[in-house]
Amino acid sequence: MVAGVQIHTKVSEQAQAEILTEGALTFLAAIHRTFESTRQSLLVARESAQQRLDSGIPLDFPAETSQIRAEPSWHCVPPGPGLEDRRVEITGPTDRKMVINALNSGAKTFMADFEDSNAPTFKAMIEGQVNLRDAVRRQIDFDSGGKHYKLSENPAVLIVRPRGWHLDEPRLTIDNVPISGSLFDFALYFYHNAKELVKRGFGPYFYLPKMEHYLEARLWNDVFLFSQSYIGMPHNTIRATVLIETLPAAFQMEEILFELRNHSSGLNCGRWDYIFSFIKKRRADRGAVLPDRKDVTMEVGFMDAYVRLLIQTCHKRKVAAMGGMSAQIPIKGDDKANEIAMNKVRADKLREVTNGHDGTWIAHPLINKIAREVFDQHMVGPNQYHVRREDITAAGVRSKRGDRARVLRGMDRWQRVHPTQLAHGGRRDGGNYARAAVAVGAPRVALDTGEPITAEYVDALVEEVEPEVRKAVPALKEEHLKIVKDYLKSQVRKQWPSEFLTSDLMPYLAAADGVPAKWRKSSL
Ligand SMILES: CC(=O)SCCNC(=O)CCNC(=O)[C@H](O)C(C)(C)COP(=O)(O)OP(=O)(O)OC[C@H]1O[C@@H](n2cnc3c(N)ncnc32)[C@H](O)[C@@H]1OP(=O)(O)O
Ligand SMILES: O=CC(=O)O
Repeated sequence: MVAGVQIHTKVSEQAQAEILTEGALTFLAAIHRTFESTRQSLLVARESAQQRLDSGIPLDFPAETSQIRAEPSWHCVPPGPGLEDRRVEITGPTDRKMVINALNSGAKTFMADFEDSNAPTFKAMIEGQVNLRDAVRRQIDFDSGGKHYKLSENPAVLIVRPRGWHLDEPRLTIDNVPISGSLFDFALYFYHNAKELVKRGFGPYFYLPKMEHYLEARLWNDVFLFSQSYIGMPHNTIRATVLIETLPAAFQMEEILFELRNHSSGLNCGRWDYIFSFIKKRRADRGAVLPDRKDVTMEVGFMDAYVRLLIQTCHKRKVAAMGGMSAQIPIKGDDKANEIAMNKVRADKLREVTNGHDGTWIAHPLINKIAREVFDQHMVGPNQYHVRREDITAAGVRSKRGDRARVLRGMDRWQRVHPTQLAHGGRRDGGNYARAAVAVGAPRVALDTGEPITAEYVDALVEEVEPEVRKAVPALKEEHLKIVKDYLKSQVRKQWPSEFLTSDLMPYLAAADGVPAKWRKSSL
């Protein structure tokens, strides 16, 4: 074991021999020791920024960087090999079957997700690294249910999403400090694959989630420079697309691109987390309560403005403005419902391409055809850098029906991702369930009926939807139902709801992985 590095959970022989090798651990230790204190200070700065917002000082474009925004001459680097045309990108977790299915989906790229679509047990994180290493080398296959899975001739280009800066990886400490989840995911993938990827004509490509400040982008850029030097790779080989999915980041798109300009391959409209961030960041502003979720469409003013600004910013700096994820996936056994859902996807993709996006996201292989048709029809070349956009408006109500849907979704999602529920196929999207839980508790305002939103109102909703959750999750255990009910009820009673459910959940995963109590930082 490398000095100062401790692993607090059982690790398989394969993980030790192939992923947590001495060389990889030495790299993890070096990167952690170089960057951890900066990460911590940036996380503290997030809290100070929230306090300023709570005190009524609104967000604005930063004064200190006005010259960066005004200066027309700087541009980002050209796309990395394989990233020139990104019209359809599939996303999904890193388990073996899904990695193969995603790479074979016909999409141009695959965003392999260590973040929101993944419940981060240590086993999942390490097996994900094994799967990606094998995928990079085109040596990945899998047998299940009598079916043999192997790579097709022309697989999608691999992009990896590490966890966000806010998440720790408590199962591995360095000098008695948990390593950052971002650094753990990034560094293991980079260390094992960067050179191989370049040899094969691609590069180490990343999606960077949930940043709240351009200094956080600078930290990533510094990590890239350090890592490339460490393995003797030319600078500016890495490419990173940043998800603009927090409200503060929407005011710093230019600065984020500027910080990463020698590694940037664009920005993405991470719409779901963006809505979630809007709710959290403006938690103290009673004038900023969102209506029912169904009314927060991409057409409402603040979402439309966010999309247009992102497209405008990216095209000014000559990088891809990526669209996002429609909520719908194919519905089995109900043709009519499926047709309605797929029409919604088609309309969403059409909105994106005609707005000027250079590509879009899909969550399921069967959606590739729809997205592809729409983009092929409206985007003739590999991108639309020539397109510019502008303008704004907003409206909607908050109703009990909408809140009921939020509670139901929150409870159902939690059940599916709880570690002990993983056995029955749980795998969903952290942003969504976190938002569902928090959205209920955040703004204590009135409903469309004039009825106040109180803790008791939420308690009653939770009880009301319980039978539906039981029906949706047949293997439900009483203890887990109690956890989720208590969680939702406690959220609405706090002054402010939790920042991220994924952070709240980690102590459960860590406990299940046998991590000693002192490393399980947050608790419910
Ligand atoms: C807000 C955000 O961060 S969005 C990004 C994060 N979220 C995601 O990436 C979600 C990705 N999507 C998924 O995980 C899945 O589509 C789910 C969980 C929603 C549904 O998965 P399933 O219940 O397996 O769907 P379904 O039964 O229709 O799948 C059919 C086949 O497609 C495969 N499949 C479905 N989605 C994907 C995907 N995203 N990538 C690769 N394969 C997929 C399944 O593995 C299955 O394969 P098989 O026939 O060989 O067994
Ligand atoms: O991460 C993507 C989103 O839409 O949120």
